[in-house]
Amino acid sequence: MAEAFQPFSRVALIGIGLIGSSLAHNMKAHGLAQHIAITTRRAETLKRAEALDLGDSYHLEAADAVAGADLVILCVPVGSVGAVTKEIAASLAPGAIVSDVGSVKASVVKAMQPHLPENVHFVPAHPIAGTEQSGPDAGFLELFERRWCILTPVEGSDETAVERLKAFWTACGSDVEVMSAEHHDLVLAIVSHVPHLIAYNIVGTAADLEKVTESEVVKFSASGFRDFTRIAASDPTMWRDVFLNNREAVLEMLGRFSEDLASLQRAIRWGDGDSLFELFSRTRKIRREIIEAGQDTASPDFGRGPKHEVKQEG
Ligand SMILES: NC(=O)c1ccc[n+]([C@@H]2O[C@H](COP(=O)([O-])OP(=O)(O)OC[C@H]3O[C@@H](n4cnc5c(N)ncnc54)[C@H](O)[C@@H]3O)[C@@H](O)[C@H]2O)c1
Ligand SMILES: O=C(O)C(=O)C[C@]1(C(=O)O)C=C[C@@H](O)C=C1
Repeated sequence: MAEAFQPFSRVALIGIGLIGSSLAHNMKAHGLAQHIAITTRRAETLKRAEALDLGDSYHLEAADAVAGADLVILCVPVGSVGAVTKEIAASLAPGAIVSDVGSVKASVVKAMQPHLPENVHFVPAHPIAGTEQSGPDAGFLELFERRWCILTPVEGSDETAVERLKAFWTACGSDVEVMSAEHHDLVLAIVSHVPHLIAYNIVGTAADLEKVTESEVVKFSASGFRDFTRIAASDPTMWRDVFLNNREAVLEMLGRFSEDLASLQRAIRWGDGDSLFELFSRTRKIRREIIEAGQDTASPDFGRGPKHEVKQEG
């Protein structure tokens, strides 16, 4: 697929953490850009990106990185995209594709769109791939392989620009799907945002217990709890911004979650084993379906499941 890809002449990556550096590895390995211009706020991070040889030029001013770029990708926390877009708007080249990788989409569109000139093509994106690590050392080539990337074009988005960005993510190994920003935020609230909140909460609860000490929690942590601690080690800035920017959908899903938790509590109190057994059987089936679909990265079968069809929604 990468052979047929028409490389961008200059790609500007704004923010060079886990996602930005993974994109840089992909662009280099698959020849997706003739020139990679990297910019980030802190000189120290920029120096590290240079030491890792992630790009071709390094800029402390985002405006310098985007000048002449035909693709600009914001890889910063979602709470910063508005300010960054304002900073680069006047330097964007006419016809450039402007995209992002933020975990929330409706608020990103709302924050970025008003600052963008009419002669650029705005195509928001979100790779559903990540780890609990951050920074330029965290990125790796295989991160996006066989993982979904969701594009949420805005009304009137240029179809050629959407197709070009689709081809870019496909060349990075992703399966691409298109949907509305609002639908994206609802789906991600239940499959990603609420699970992170549950992990942060359970690890916080365990850390606050008086009768079980913190060292006991560390010493006796069973694998179930350990899995939660991996998720709860995710970047605090990124996740603060996710919850503040997907408030409505997260609160809607949390409402449902709390109701279901209350009914589990009742089942335990009244010794209703049938209800517990029925739920645990249904959830086990979902886990098996994920594995069968080849979507479990921890499984030895990851990547060997049936390939998804690229489906497009209106
Ligand atoms: N980590 C994940 O699992 C994951 C997965 C998919 C999408 N995302 C999204 O990708 C984006 C980046 O996440 P990440 O995991 O790469 O984070 P990260 O913390 O590893 O990297 C963020 C980078 O942005 C820079 N930065 C922060 N504010 C900035 C600003 N105002 N101007 C310029 N640079 C700035 C930081 O210095 C750093 O280089 C976020 O929007 C996040 O929601 C993350
Ligand atoms: O695997 C992880 O560590 C992740 O949290 C990755 C994960 C997810 O929830 O799946 C986290 C946030 C992103 O926006 C996309 C992917």
